[in-house]
Amino acid sequence: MAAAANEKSVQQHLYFLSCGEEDSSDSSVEDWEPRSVSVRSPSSACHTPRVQRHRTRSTSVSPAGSTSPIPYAAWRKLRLCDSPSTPKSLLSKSALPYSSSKSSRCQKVPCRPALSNQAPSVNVNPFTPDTVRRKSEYYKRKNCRSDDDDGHRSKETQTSSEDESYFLPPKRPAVPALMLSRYESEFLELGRIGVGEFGAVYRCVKRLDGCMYAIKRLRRPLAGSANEQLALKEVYAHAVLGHHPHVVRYYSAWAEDDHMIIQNEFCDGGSLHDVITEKEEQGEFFYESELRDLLLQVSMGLKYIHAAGLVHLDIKPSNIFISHQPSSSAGGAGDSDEEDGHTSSGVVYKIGDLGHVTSISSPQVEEGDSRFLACEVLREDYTHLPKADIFALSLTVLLAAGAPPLPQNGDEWHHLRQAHLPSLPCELTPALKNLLQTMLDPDPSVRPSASALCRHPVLHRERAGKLATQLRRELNVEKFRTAMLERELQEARLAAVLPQQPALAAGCTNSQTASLPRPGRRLVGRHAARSMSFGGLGH
Ligand SMILES: Nc1ncnc2c1ncn2[C@@H]1O[C@H](COP(=O)(O)OP(=O)(O)OP(=O)(O)O)[C@@H](O)[C@H]1O
Ligand SMILES: [Mg+2]
Repeated sequence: MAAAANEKSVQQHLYFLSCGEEDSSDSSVEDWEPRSVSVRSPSSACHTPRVQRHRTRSTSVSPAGSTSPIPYAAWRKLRLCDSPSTPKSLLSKSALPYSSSKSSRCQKVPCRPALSNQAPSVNVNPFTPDTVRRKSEYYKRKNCRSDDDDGHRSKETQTSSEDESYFLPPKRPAVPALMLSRYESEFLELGRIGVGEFGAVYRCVKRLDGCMYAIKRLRRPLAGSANEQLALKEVYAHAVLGHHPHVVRYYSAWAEDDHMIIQNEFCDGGSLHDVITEKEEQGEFFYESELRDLLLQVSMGLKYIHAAGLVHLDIKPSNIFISHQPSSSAGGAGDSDEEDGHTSSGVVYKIGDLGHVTSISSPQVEEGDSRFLACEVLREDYTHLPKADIFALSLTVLLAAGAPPLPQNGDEWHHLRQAHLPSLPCELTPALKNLLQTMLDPDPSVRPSASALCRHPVLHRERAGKLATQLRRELNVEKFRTAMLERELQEARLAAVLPQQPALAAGCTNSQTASLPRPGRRLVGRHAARSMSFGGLGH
């Protein structure tokens, strides 16, 4: 056992070594080159043209692709983004010395053998629900198999070893991790889960902790300063925001082969856009209770983002991710705080893709998808920026309710911005309809804030119902207590009168004496607890 522990610590030590700053970039050029990921062109992606985004991006793309020189400062900043630190700490870290020369990197990395032969093994995290379940199944089968014949036994052995290598390539001895890219040495890629305008997202297991992550690799190289800023924006926003159950969690970011890589929480339910599309294909839509749940959960995420002085500016179904409970991914749905009482459905909605986030007080607005864009943002009026997120959230919920695809421009586009709701396949209750309409109001100051939405009675209907039942029950208890106290009071009054009656005093029996109040004894509320709270609202 000690030997096993020893082996584990050696293995972990090796993995920590592989996370070092130096090795993360040394072989980066070669590491990404063999990957022939076919990424859709921006025009083929399902996005509307984003005026500013398009402009900034197209001007900054390097014609030379990944071979173009990276500004020293940009490279230095990016390769140090390895933990959820504040930008300030990143800058202080950047004082560390290292080599940034590409030619020297190339010299350090001679011809490497094929990566597939080099990939180190993956640890299995014993605490993920998946592992726990597989283990218990394994032990169940192990118990059964003692009665079985040999043939069966060999089959079982095979299955259990299959279980153990569920994720995984064969275990191998330590590899020259310093020659691998950070991505290759730290993660095992299981597949591509999505392609967006800015890059591709891969589902990966981290070799060290055995947990699943979504790793986003930005498509375009960080060759120009505009691109650098855009790539950093998402990382800065994540790092400042910290953790919230309704915001996709960020773990780390770094640059490799001149591309930004961001390691995020993996959301096993995909995006809201995926779910809406799936439902549509089956002629289904979200029920009203599900819409209210969606609206409430995203409002909680927005409340958190806005309270941090930031705005998202790209709220839409493809940027809202879904986790189902229990989650086997790192920091899954269970890492909730006091607001996470709204997951009775087992679905947790999380706001992701923070590429457009900007500060409320000094905004640098890069417009998101024009289908979700509030009118005032188009007019460059940034005085109510958080309300632009509220506007986009209303349209997001309406799409989940079965609204037809949103217009990108034209009369229909303006019609929606006059708070005219699109036609829906199922009528919503007037209360929810009104709320969604107010969220689309042309005057942003009329739209409710995220914080007001979190408290809104329409979104707390079930909660309000439960509260009423609870209050009724408490009221009954209090009525009963009052009746008891009144009876005791009556008894006490009677007892106080009794000693003054001589006839009774002369002939009183022991039992009657015992019933008289003793000095220092409470007459009223004797049977009631002294420290009783009557405030039932907190339940
Ligand atoms: N954390 C995650 N968990 C699960 N799937 C994810 C995650 N992040 C991204 N994806 C998948 O990858 C797709 C693209 O991701 P993302 O939104 O980050 O990229 P993008 O380039 O900004 O795309 P877009 O322009 O559509 O917003 C998503 O639609 C989703 O299917
Ligand atoms: Mg996105």
